Amino acid sequence: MDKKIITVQNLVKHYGNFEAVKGISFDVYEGEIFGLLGPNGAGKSTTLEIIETLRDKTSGKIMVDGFDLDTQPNEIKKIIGVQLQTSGFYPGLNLLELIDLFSGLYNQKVDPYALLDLVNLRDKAKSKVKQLSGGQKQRFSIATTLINKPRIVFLDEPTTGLDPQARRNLWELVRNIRKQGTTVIITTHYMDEAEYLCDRVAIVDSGRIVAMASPDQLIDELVATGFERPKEMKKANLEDVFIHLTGNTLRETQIPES
Ligand SMILES: Nc1ncnc2c1ncn2[C@@H]1O[C@H](COP(=O)(O)OP(=O)(O)OP(=O)(O)O)[C@@H](O)[C@H]1O
Repeated sequence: MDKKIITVQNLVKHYGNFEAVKGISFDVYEGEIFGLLGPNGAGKSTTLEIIETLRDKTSGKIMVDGFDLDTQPNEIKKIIGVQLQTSGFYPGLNLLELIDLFSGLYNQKVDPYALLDLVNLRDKAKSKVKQLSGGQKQRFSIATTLINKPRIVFLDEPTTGLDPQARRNLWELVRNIRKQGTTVIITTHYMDEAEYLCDRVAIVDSGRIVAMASPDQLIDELVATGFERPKEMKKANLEDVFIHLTGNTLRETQIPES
């Protein structure tokens, strides 16, 4: 895991007079799950959208798999998968028809059922997006990022609003995607998620990277400063109670068409 697939050097983004991204640099290695963490407004989505070629940068240099963002954005578009908001999907089409539409747009042949199997949605093939639960919608939107067989997938807060079962199910999906050799960049506000999924994380605050390493390394560094949690942790937390009582099975009753 030592080939750099993304390099970001001195990225700056101004919105008018406001400097949202203040000269950040990082590398992402091929095959890793890389997390961008940070409070609201830190500049994570701005950074992702610039790399995804969806937003202009003010300055800085970005290379994606050997392609320069300034001169070869179309080459970059071909090798990345970007998660779209499910609200943007054509409401009249079912999942099979949407996959068909996207594969036509990308000029790719895909086996729609194999794709739906990957995200555990085969039985919803004929459903429309509005008939899916929140977790199913997220899984479907991740499936659509895979249609062009991307080398890198970008996931912006993929588990926000999901229940604990659906979050854990999505974590396994992200791990599966990586297992197939795809590099994953993810933003999240959930530290347990970052700890579970990410090989490395960059913590962004007010447009700057304030730390970057593996979650383990960052925790060890903090502990080495003498930091201790203020109170003894119990052996379980409320999420453990919740999962213990309600199990790991997905709760996904189909929402009837209105
Ligand atoms: N189009 C825009 N015009 C002006 N300011 C913007 C625009 N987009 C984002 N910003 C500002 O830039 C800063 C960074 O926003 P960004 O969405 O990148 O943060 P984020 O880290 O993704 O936050 P969140 O966790 O809330 O999604 C914020 O202060 C935001 O208000």
